[in-house]
Amino acid sequence: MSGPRSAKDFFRPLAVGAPTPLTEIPARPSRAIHFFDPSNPKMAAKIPDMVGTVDVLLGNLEDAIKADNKVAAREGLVQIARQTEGLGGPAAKTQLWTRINSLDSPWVLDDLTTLIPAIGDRLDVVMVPKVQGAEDIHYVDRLLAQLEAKAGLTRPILVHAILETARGVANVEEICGASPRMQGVSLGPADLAADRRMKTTRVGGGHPGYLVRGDRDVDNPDAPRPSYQQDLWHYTIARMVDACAMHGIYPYYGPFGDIADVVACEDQFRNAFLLGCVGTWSLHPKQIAIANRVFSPSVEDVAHARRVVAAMGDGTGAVMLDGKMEDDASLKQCLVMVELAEQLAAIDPELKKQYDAIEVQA
Ligand SMILES: CC(C)(COP(=O)(O)OP(=O)(O)OC[C@H]1O[C@@H](n2cnc3c(N)ncnc32)[C@H](O)[C@@H]1OP(=O)(O)O)[C@@H](O)C(=O)NCCC(=O)NCCSC(=O)C[C@H](O)C(=O)O
Ligand SMILES: [Mg+2]
Repeated sequence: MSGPRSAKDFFRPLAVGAPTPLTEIPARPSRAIHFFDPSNPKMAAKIPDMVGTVDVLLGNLEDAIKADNKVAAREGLVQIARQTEGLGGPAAKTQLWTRINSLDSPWVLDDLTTLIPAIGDRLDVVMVPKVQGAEDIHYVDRLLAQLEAKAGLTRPILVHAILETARGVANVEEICGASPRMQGVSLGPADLAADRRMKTTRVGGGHPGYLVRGDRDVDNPDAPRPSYQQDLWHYTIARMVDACAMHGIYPYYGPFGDIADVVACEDQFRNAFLLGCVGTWSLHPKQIAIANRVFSPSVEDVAHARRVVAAMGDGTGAVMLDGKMEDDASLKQCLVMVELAEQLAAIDPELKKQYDAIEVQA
């Protein structure tokens, strides 16, 4: 395929017999996309008990899987998907995703031609690493359609792109709009830093050297000066959020590699949540609880949002609440919060209890 499809063809299947593409991406909770290595017996053994405790389990086939284990990881994922109750498919509480190898690797073709016939009915989303432009999504889109048709699948598998090259970031808008399969985009800060030749050596998170310093005191040049660490990822995440919102798909933060630093991990996740991301990656079981907490609106925020909704009546005009002006625009923000709370309450009984206990004050 060359260039974008015309509007009338956009929602047509790309192979005879492939499922019809979705016109809207379902809003399924995906606060934590938990990565595991399906070739690692210890990790694989933990998967059945994780179902229901995490929104997405992702069988990783790409980076972090040793070259010698690529086939075992692929085969392990097939076994796990077939044997694990409640994992993957439209009605499952825990979605099943995979991250395939990069499109220029010797493994990716076998990844897709093995997984789609074997577990295509359980696989919700295929995450594609190192996406450079719409042409990468077009390739995966057509191949998935052919494989879905051959396997007799009735539901299209969705596609998620990782932004981890400068070219990918430059093309993020066209990537998000390249196919009706596009479910969302994540930041890949480690590969992106390398591709941009940033002078960092970390997997996500901040850097103490990236800072702004308070002004010097001309009368007291030796006085200590405060400094404020800045967010290395703000620009990229903000671009990604806008591109996703424009195309009706979902933005995610990515990995936070300092597993022991749960405080900075929570801060990084919260920045992404506040900017508009719906979730993040979890690399270690202890990051799941952090992601679930951060990407669920707090009881206080939901209480305030419901109060504004109630006070705004038909949704027009302006009212004062606690000395602050609320109007049509703040109402829309509050509705985002209320809708998210409802989606999460539907799958998380503990949150439902907390949200149901809120009494709307006048
Ligand atoms: C980071 C790890 C290598 C740490 O593993 P380990 O040293 O084994 O940690 P623990 O001893 O604390 O583990 C305790 C038990 O929990 C199990 N475990 C650990 N991690 C997981 C997991 N992700 N899922 C399920 N179970 C897990 C251990 O096996 C221990 O079990 P037991 O001994 O029976 O008690 C490891 O967590 C890990 O490999 N995580 C995943 C790493 C990964 O997927 N990396 C790739 C994504 S990030 C990336 O690719 C960068 C990105 O693309 C970019 O460019 O930015
Ligand atoms: Mg990467």
